[in-house]
Amino acid sequence: MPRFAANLSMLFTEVDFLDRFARARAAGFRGVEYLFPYEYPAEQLRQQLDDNQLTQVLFNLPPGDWDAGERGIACLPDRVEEFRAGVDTAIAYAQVLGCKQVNCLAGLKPATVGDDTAWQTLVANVSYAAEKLAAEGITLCLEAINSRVDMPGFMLDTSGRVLALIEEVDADNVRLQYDLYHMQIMEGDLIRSMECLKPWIAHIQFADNPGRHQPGTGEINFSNVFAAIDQMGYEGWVSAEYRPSGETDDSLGWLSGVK
Ligand SMILES: O=C(O)C(=O)[C@H](O)CO
Ligand SMILES: [Mg+2]
Repeated sequence: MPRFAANLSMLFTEVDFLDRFARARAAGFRGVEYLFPYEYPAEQLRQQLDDNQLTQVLFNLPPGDWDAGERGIACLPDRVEEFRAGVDTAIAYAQVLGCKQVNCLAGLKPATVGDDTAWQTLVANVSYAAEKLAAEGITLCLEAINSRVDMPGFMLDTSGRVLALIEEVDADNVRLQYDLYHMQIMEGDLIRSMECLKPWIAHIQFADNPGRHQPGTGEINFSNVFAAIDQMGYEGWVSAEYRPSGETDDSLGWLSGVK
């Protein structure tokens, strides 16, 4: 059975954020992730992890102005200073939280910025972050996010784009975050793709498609996918990053099904 984690930005939203840790533990999870920790003092989050014997699996580097629609700043040439400051902030949180992986959101490419400029900015920023994070023993994840439904214009929208970036940056701690939901929309052929990409995959997330709800609400055969993840010898975390179609606790049938 894969090691499942709960994404607290999407699961257990029936309760306040800080109360979601206990709900995740009660449901049987041993690991949690969420979009961003920055609204809370790191020590307060650490307390929640300790109180509930949970591992912090992942969070994202500061993404720019999320509420204004920004989805990362790593490809933006006029935001390099802010990106670098964000790496320091993320490291400070990761140290307190004992978190060994952070995800870098590549960002939406503005029409005013050329493809090559955006790509070179991304390469330089990821290289910079990788070096700083390596000194802390932290892996930098890069997620391919679908540009068809959820994030039109996102810089890294296929596993091939992420692999090209990993190859160009050429650092041992830069790896692929494989989100089954996004990959089903962009590429399909999930099991064979994961088997091929396994050497580069550091983190897996999932939701069914269409709808981004829990397993069983869409077209992905999760029994077979989870079995394949086990069979390929993947040892990282597999995070439930879906919007429950009703109450979170009622959406967790897939978890007892694989226990
Ligand atoms: O949206 C996703 O799939 C993610 O995993 C990011 O953390 C947020 O964009
Ligand atoms: Mg994801």
